[in-house]
Amino acid sequence: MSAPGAHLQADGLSWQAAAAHIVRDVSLHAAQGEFVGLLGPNGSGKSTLLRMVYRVLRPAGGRVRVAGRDVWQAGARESARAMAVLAQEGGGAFDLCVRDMVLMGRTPHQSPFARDSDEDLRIAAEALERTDTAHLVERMFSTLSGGEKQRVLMARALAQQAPLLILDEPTNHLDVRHQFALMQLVRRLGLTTLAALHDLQLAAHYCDRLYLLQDGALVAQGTPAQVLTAKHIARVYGVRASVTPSAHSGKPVIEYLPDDLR
Ligand SMILES: Nc1ncnc2c1ncn2[C@@H]1O[C@H](COP(=O)(O)OP(=O)(O)OP(=O)(O)O)[C@@H](O)[C@H]1O
Repeated sequence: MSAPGAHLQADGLSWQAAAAHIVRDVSLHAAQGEFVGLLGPNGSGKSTLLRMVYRVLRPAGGRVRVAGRDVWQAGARESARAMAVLAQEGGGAFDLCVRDMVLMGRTPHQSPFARDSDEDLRIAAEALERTDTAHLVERMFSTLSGGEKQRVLMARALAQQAPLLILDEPTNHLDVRHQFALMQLVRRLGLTTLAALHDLQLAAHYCDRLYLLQDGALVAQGTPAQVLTAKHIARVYGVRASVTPSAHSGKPVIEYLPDDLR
């Protein structure tokens, strides 16, 4: 159902509010089909950085290219075909039923005022199935639980069939089964994905590479084993942790030891 992934390249991104530097000279990339995680504490600049990548916030410095094309030179419609976004509080101002909400993901592929085609309906139905939300199609979006809303927004992003996925805390509100289901789905899609994540264990298990932000600047990047060290977790999050390789997967397993949290 999906287009192959597209290369994402962000160079020297900066943004400031009043005199405060919110994001400082951050460069990152995601190769075709790579699942890249963006980590950092509350307020470290993850959403601001993502908003520059998905073209709602114009960078004060730097640029973003998707498949080699500068996102600010491309129009909004071209960008919507190139990348699908699951943003925080992404429900929009209007209340729609779930079917129409997911069909909105088809808009960048339709001519103005065109009706939904059979193909659009088929793609939306498939996205609903893949996110375990098909039973909700008749419901109004505003009446859903937090986790249901999140999965419907993911379905809308999938229906967009873009080669790049940008996800801002996609597992927010999800129970543990749906957290794993979403991360597995993202992996299996094979799209290029950049996701801001709070759950370090999920990031360790599913991401190919990670970037770690602190106060708007990158402090580490690399494989999960390179980034998720006890030293980095203590320095950036201020929590003591023990990190060991999993006996099952070899990936880092994090045990938090917050007894000395100050
Ligand atoms: N328009 C703005 N004006 C002033 N400050 C802002 C603005 N937008 C963001 N900030 C500040 O920039 C910092 C980074 O915010 P951002 O939402 O990018 O962080 P985050 O890493 O996504 O945090 P969280 O994990 O809590 O979602 C925060 O301190 C926030 O209050």
